[in-house]
Amino acid sequence: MSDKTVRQLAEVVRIPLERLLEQLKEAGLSASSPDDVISEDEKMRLLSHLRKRHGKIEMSGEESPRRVVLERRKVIEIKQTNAPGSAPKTIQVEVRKKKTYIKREPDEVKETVNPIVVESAAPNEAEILHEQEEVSEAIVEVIAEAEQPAPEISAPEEPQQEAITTTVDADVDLKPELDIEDKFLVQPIKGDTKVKVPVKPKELDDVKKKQDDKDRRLQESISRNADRVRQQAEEKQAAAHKKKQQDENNRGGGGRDAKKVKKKGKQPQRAAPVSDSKHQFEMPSAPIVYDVTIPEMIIVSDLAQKMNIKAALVIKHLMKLGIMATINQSIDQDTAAILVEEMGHKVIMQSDDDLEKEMLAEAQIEDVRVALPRAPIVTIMGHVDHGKTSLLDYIRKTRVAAGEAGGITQHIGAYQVKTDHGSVTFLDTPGHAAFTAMRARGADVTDVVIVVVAADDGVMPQTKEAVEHAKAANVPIIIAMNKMDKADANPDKVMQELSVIGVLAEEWGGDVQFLKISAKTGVGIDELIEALIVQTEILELTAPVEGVASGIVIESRLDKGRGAVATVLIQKGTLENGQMVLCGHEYGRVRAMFNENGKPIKDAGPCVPVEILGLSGTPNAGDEFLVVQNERIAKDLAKHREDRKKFTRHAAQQASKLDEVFSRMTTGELASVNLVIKTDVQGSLEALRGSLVSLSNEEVEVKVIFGGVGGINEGDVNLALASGAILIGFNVRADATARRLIEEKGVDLHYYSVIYDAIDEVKKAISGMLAPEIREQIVGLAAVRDVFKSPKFGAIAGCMVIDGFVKRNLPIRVLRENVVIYEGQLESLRRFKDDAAEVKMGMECGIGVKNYNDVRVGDQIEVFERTEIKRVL
Ligand SMILES: Nc1nc2c(ncn2[C@@H]2O[C@H](COP(=O)(O)OP(=O)(O)OP(=O)(O)O)[C@@H](O)[C@H]2O)c(=O)[nH]1
Repeated sequence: MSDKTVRQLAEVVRIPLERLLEQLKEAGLSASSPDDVISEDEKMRLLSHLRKRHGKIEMSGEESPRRVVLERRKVIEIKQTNAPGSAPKTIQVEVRKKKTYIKREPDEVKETVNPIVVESAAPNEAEILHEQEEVSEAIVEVIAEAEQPAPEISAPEEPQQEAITTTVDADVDLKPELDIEDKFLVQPIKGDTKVKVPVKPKELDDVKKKQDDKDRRLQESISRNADRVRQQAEEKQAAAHKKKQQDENNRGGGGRDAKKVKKKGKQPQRAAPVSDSKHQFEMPSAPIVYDVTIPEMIIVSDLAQKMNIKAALVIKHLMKLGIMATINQSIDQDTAAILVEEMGHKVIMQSDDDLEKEMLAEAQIEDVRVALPRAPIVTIMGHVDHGKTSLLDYIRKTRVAAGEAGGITQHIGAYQVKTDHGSVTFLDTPGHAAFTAMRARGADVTDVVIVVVAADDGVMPQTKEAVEHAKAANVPIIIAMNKMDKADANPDKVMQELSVIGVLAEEWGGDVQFLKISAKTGVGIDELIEALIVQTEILELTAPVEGVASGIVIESRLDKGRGAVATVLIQKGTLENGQMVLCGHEYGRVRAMFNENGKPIKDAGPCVPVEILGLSGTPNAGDEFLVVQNERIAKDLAKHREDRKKFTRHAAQQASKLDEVFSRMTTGELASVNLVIKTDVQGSLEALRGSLVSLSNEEVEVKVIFGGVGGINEGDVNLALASGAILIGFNVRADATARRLIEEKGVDLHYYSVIYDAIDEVKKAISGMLAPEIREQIVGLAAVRDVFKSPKFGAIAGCMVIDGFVKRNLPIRVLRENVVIYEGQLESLRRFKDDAAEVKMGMECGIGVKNYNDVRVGDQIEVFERTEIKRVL
């Protein structure tokens, strides 16, 4: 304890300065002015003088008290604000403190370094009086007043450590903390209270060592993980920021959602009013310019997301550009680019092929593999009942390798047979429909087409179609003249009829191999296969055997027990079990592989058809299949293809429009106009074909890819799709399946009923002089279910409207088997007994056709409208 001046002592003992000076004088002490210093010794002398004066005897050392106890009481008021929504509460805390000073003998002092015994510290929990129950968090700090001993007590020498800190804290842990400088251990004693406890030097060393150790470990761990932690923190912050913006966007969407967010946000705000200002939204000081990558087509909402703005804003800007689009609608690349530039961002154009190539570059290295000769892939086509299935079955039966003969024979869409000269792969999907459907999907997988013609029947309509399809695909043909075992077989007649449609046998100076076979007896089938091998040699078919596999999906189905099962035909490389494959927009790891005999196999090379299990879904026939490095690439590509599929409809529509013939010709993009023509009778087909082909000039060639008689079917549409052709229906209509496909793929279809109109229109299209077009739009279709006779209107067709609507005063056509048999006007339209102005789809009605009484059950009545459309070239 330090010496004090007279003035300080007077203040401490709270007596007037003059009186103290007088008392000092009386005691014979030297201090005579307020600033003189009084030593401890002098203080003691003053004390004994005063005691004597008050009649007390001076106590000897033994008599003086060894222990002095000081008690102190302090009431503190604290404000409690943590109860959500309630007013702050005032809590009074009374802290009672008791300090005991003990005078020790010098030898006692030597025994312990810190001789002071803390008898009762303030936190003696009973002494803290909680006057209100709801105290959950309060901090009471009582600072011991070491400087406040009563003046008449001799202060002990060393014990500076009597300072006691009492803390009431809600979240203290009970681990001791070391206060090394003061040689204390801050020990939590119970609940929220901590006491400083003096420690011995040895203990101090131990604790210090432990603490050092702990600090060192912590430091090491921090430096080790600093980067990772920083990165995680940044990611977390970015995610939080993104979420916040999304929330804001949602809130911007208004309505119930916005309210919900608001309501939800209220509670946490109250519970945690303190927030770090760093995490709050800060207004950017300058506009943010984003690099916006625009694919060939982009959905409005995706575009908005790329610019980090609301979709409504994009829609608004599009409106300014004169484009009405909804949030889910896609817009083309050019429009998107204008919009993005207008909004101040940077445009990066990206073509879908670029993206796919970029992605595939990761998946596949450049193909520098050595190509080896491979088996031909063959499709068999021909007219109904001419023996396609019988031929395939015969080859399969006799040619399946001996070891596999006992296997479970199953239809997987393709199979391979081994011959003395090599293998041949047959696509087991007879008929040109499947062939064209595959081609329409871009899969020109067939190397050779075998056209089967029954020698007793000769060339039939579907024989011609098969030839035309093979020619359109630019695939060599082999003619198999079947049923040669029959007595009335006439191969010469077949050869002659085929020569008329441009298929000339080798022996007649042409380049097509004709083989005489019997699928029943097997005669000539070996020769047919040999002819195939010869053809393969001419074609010099090769494929790399090593490396990652790629190929085509032949067919797929969903099997109850095995999930998605797809037959794929490998075109390059070798497929192995367990590899990750991508088929169209499906992907998966090959769980198992089977050959056409249902035998599990581990790998398969080029031209081998295999059934694979493990795909995420069923891909389409004709989809490309390939092995990719990992699931991430497969997934990304699958998603990209799925997205692209949504947009290809638009692109397909651009491919073959009569309106666009001229503009595409002038840009040098188009050198030929391809047409697929279907007519009601053979005569009009020949007339149309001849006239249209003669429209060719030095700039453009008009090609009739296919011409046939009868309604337009799915095969015709697929053919038009595969060859980018325009469909012309002359007095014929498309059936329901074909109509769906036309709509889905956006094929350009034109109906005519006057040959001159068709010729005129194609002529104008290629000369760029298309006049305003009177476009016919079919608005409704009704199926005739019954026919009644009415004395007033003649025959009345009892109909069901199966598409669109039937309206009085509109022109109509009567169709039989999708061929127009009458064109005229509606005479009467009734619902039950009443006249009706309009009858909608799904309703029955009675239709009377003006001047036509030959309407029959099964006919269809087509209702159409004529509108004038200005041509834009
Ligand atoms: N005599 C004889 N009959 C045959 C021959 N090839 C096929 N047939 C018969 O002709 C009929 C039709 O044969 P398919 O193999 O079903 O003909 P397809 O071309 O596959 O017929 P679709 O599948 O309906 O197009 C069957 O009754 C066969 O038995 C043959 O070489 N000789």
